[in-house]
Amino acid sequence: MSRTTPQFEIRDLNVFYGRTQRVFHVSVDIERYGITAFLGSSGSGKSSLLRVLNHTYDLFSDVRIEGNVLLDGEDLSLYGRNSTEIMLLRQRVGMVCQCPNPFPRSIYENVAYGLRLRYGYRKRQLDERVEQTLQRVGLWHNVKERLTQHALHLAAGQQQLLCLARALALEPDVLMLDEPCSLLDPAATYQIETLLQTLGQEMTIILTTSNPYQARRMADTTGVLFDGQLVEYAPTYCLFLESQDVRTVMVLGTNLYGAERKSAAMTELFGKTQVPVLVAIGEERMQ
Ligand SMILES: Nc1ncnc2c1ncn2[C@@H]1O[C@H](COP(=O)(O)OP(=O)(O)OP(=O)(O)O)[C@@H](O)[C@H]1O
Repeated sequence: MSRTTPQFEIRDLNVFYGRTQRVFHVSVDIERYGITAFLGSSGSGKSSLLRVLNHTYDLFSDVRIEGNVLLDGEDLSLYGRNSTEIMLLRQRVGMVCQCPNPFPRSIYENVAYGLRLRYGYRKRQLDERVEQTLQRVGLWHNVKERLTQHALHLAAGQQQLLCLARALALEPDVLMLDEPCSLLDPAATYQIETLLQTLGQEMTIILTTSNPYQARRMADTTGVLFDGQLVEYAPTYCLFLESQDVRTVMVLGTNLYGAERKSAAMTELFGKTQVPVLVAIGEERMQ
């Protein structure tokens, strides 16, 4: 693998649930380091795409994948279901979900569990690594006096930081986050976004979001998903400066693009100028 090999190479990826295709012919390279965002409205295929990158689609019985995904040049389709390679893959490619989901155990145990399993650390090493990891995500100060408390007693934003710590403890090469801030308040969102910007300097971050403002704030590169198709993939500043595709204008919304341009995009896509109610509500919600 050369230093210039992309982190991920996705080639003509199709995802089917039963007989229904939901992701269509996605081909893209995801570069090493920095933040790549996949932006799209609900149901556009963001989670389906992420689940292919660390083989968590295996957990669903009716999913079928076509195409190839290479991580550091290695084809993931060669990995068998529930194989050791897949266990290792999920450590190399950590994942944080939309809904904070700490283990129903103590704050300490949420970070220590993976460390114990992966490295076989004893108590003193574990204590050190748990502290380092909680420091890294900015939680240590808040939780150091209550490490044995149940993780679900933490506030939602703190739970999400704990999930980040749990993934980071295993020293992944890639961290994927599926709409990590969509259920959080602005203060918690700010804390997580700031942390991700720091982490992006030392690892590859892949983020999904339905919020164009978040993609613009955070991402070096942004891909726009629309009905399971990757309609654009470009440096974020280019995408927001001058999009090449009317579907992107739809996803980015009137606040970023101007009502006139969006209205023209609507007409081109749907043959009418009326903005669907849900699109308008979505824009109110996005900050
Ligand atoms: N396990 C599944 N079985 C059947 N259909 C599924 C499954 N998972 C997702 N889908 C369908 O695939 C499409 C894409 O869903 P996906 O969750 O990837 O989109 P998304 O952009 O992440 O949406 P959201 O932001 O709402 O999570 C949707 O129509 C969804 O209903």
